[in-house]
Amino acid sequence: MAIVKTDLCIIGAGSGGLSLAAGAVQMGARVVLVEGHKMGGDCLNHGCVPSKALLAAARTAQTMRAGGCGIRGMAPEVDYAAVMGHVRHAIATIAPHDSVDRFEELGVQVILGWGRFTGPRALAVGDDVIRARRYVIATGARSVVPPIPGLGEVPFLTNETLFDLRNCPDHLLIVGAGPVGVEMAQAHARLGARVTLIERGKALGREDPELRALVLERLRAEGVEIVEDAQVARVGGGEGAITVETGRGVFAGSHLLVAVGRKPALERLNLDAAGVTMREGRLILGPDLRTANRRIHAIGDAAGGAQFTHLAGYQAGVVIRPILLGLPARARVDHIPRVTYTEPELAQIGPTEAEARETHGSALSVARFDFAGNDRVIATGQAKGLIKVMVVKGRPIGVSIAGPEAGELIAPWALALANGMTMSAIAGMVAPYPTLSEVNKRVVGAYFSPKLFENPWVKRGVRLVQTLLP
Ligand SMILES: Cc1cc2nc3c(=O)[nH]c(=O)nc-3n(C[C@H](O)[C@H](O)[C@H](O)COP(=O)(O)OP(=O)(O)OC[C@H]3O[C@@H](n4cnc5c(N)ncnc54)[C@H](O)[C@@H]3O)c2cc1C
Ligand SMILES: NC(=O)c1ccc[n+]([C@@H]2O[C@H](COP(=O)([O-])OP(=O)(O)OC[C@H]3O[C@@H](n4cnc5c(N)ncnc54)[C@H](O)[C@@H]3O)[C@@H](O)[C@H]2O)c1
Repeated sequence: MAIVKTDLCIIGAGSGGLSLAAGAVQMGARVVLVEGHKMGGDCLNHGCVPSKALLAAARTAQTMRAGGCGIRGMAPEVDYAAVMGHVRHAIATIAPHDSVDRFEELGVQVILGWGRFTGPRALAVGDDVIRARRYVIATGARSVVPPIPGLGEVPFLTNETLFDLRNCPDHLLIVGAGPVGVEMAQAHARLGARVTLIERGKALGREDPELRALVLERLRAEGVEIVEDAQVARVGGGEGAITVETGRGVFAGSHLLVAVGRKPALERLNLDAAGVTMREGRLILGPDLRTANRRIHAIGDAAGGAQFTHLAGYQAGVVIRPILLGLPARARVDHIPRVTYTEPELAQIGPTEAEARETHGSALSVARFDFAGNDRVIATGQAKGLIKVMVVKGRPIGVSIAGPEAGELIAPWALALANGMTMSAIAGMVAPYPTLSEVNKRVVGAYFSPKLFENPWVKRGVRLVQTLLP
């Protein structure tokens, strides 16, 4: 048995753990990084990277099929195995960046194996025991398998197995219409599968209803059958012929993808031994992401909040302050954007209109701009879109965008919200013409227009100045 002494032990080499390890070692700390499965975690191996690579292939197929701008569409020849080859290539291209070699070169000690606390200051990994001044739980999340009768007896896919397929499903049934469900529904419909999306509530139910409608309208137009308010009662059948019984009918398909959420992966950690407390399967954390054991922090999906790679990276930056420098820290969530990468994309930061109305009532004003008024959208024959900005006391507090490149368009708002910028400051930005970015400028214009153009005092002032000017 080897005893490894270190300043910081990070458990989990996914988006959060890797960011923290790279930052901490380069700032001079001794860092041990423990990984039980694949370096890069969920995002690289079963999440963001494969899903976005698959969506890119699907978009290529759809662009060929749809044509436009005077070009006649044509049926694409989809080679699903080759598409999955593209997915594997994307993973393999990024993998060296997250590899053991790269992190060892940076000076991190990487230990491969599952970590398990044996005491408040001891983590066992195989035959090694790591005694660290501080630990960070960055163990990510695992797919939820809901207790649906019959599910245990049929073959089903999750995001952890979907990208291993080599033949396109004839008819993909998807249970759960969150980001995983809708992204994979559109990807597979575009690649030639029949797709039925079954959701117990509303598809993309967390999102603004107007924007959600734009995405769902497009999915339906591309052939995705969306069944909402459909509680799944039972799953039956077998390999290649699966049935899902719901209150809204029975649906039959060749494959089943279960996408009903992911829960923090904490089971292997033996947290009782570490004195870390939990409530309903989630860690109890302070505002600085510290657990009940003051030597242990948690970041990323394991921390139990929203699940995004950029959030895990941000939280790594938060905990590095108390861990390395002994400084106070506080994790924010109000400036974290989220994007669903369908076409059109749906991006959100801060509260939606309904959420903001509930908190701010009549103090809230909402500025809107329809993408139909953007010259670049018209010139390129792109799809519909809408941006809404929620403003309180002259500052944006939330932004919702559905439309082409919504994920790129939300970036300046992330800057604005992170820094508490005013609408006037954003109005000072000059966007190049003709770009989609002008929608950001135009929505600010929509906010100021009534104040400027419908204000009798402004008109009176201008008339007075005109009489005085030589
Ligand atoms: C299909 C899909 C698509 C997604 N797309 C996006 C997207 O487009 N954009 C976005 O921002 N987010 C996306 N996400 C979410 C994103 O993947 C996660 O939020 C992100 O990976 C979380 O990073 P993490 O470091 O917390 O956990 P992970 O990346 O999951 O890393 C955790 C690591 O810890 C290891 N581990 C667990 N337990 C132990 C243990 N006891 N000992 C040692 N190692 C352990 C695991 O093996 C894993 O490698 C997507 C998720 C899915 C499922
Ligand atoms: N683009 C992105 O950033 C991206 C992409 C994919 C996943 N993610 C993240 O990964 C996590 C997992 O995503 P997800 O879509 O699996 O989870 P989710 O929790 O976001 O959505 C799950 C959906 O399944 C529904 N559901 C739950 N149980 C059901 C049942 N028994 N029958 C029918 N429907 C049911 C829920 O109502 C919900 O709409 C999320 O936190 C998400 O933010 C992010």
